Amino acid sequence: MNVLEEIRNRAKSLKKTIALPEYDDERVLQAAEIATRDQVAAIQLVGDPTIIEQKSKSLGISLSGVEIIDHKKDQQRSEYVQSLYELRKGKGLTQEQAEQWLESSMYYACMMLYHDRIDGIVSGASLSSPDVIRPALQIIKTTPGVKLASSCFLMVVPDCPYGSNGVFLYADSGFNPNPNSEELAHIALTTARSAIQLLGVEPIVAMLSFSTKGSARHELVDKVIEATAIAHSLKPELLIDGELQGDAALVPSVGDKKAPGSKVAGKANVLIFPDLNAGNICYKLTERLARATAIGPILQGLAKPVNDLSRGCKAQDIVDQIAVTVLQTQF
Ligand SMILES: CC(C)(COP(=O)(O)OP(=O)(O)OC[C@H]1O[C@@H](n2cnc3c(N)ncnc32)[C@H](O)[C@@H]1OP(=O)(O)O)[C@@H](O)C(=O)NCCC(=O)NCCS
Ligand SMILES: CC(=O)OP(=O)(O)O
Repeated sequence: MNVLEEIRNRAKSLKKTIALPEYDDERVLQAAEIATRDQVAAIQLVGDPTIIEQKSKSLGISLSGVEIIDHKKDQQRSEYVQSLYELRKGKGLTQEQAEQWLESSMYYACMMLYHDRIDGIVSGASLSSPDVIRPALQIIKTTPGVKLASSCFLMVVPDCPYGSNGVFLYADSGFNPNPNSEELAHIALTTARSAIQLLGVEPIVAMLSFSTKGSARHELVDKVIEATAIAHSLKPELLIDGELQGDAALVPSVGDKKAPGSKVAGKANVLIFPDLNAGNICYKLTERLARATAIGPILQGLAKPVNDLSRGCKAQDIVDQIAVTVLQTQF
């Protein structure tokens, strides 16, 4: 059984309800059908029932068993407007603006989650990442005590001897554009925890750079060295090393040569990128050139699970992200 089958099976046993607010996207409707048929989660589509019915009919998609919440006519709408206003009035939100925000099915789904009517949200097949992440931060917020939310991708690379039999977490490939060294350390520690929770593996964390162990000197490299030191001081028992180049992190013979004695070089299964340019480009190139399955962005550090997608995703990627979201309800 591969890692994604295992994740779907674990999700099935938890019987959670996940909302999909992108009701007019064909892949989302297909994912709703598959997730319901395979009992990965109970699915609620949030949006216009007429459009959902027309679109699913014309595409031959059965939505039997899928609940549809018409966010413009929902009974809880006025309660949610008031509640959103209360939540954000300190930030200058007016009652009229709260009404307007809840015209959006994404914002509406966030209020449903805030009020525990659902267990999680998956969105981002047609919305851009900022338009998924911002409502989640504004309404769901971070877990108490967590200052920085971040994201990782679950990468499953076929016929790959590296990582955990071709399985990796990449971070941050979807959220924080330019973390400083403390933020990068935090992203590394959070992603290591996600590796334990999602994959049940011991995280072996490589802090990636264009330099390995002083082969180049530059302030960009210094940031990675500092982040590694901070993460190590916060969690000395974690297998983490840097700065490492991609080949030194993955390939044992190169790791031995460039970083002799490292417990991480040649074995890494968690890859931490120095910024979002590197993280986002690398996940997309791995997905397309190595024909990897990329599930994410999986958001880390939110008080309740909301997960993003790439606009280039397939219906099965959405189903797998639904399964990940179900598992996060337990973390
Ligand atoms: C996520 C993102 C939209 C946040 O942007 P932002 O401009 O900081 O948004 P805002 O200033 O409106 O912040 C919204 C709220 O989130 C909070 N916030 C922003 N980033 C945060 C983070 N990393 N962790 C925790 N909270 C965060 C802000 O403090 C703010 O809270 P408040 O409104 O309650 O005070 C921004 O980081 C972004 O665009 N990232 C790139 C995403 C992307 O394009 N990825 C590539 C494709 S996957
Ligand atoms: C995660 C990501 O890169 O999203 P998109 O492809 O939608 O920009």
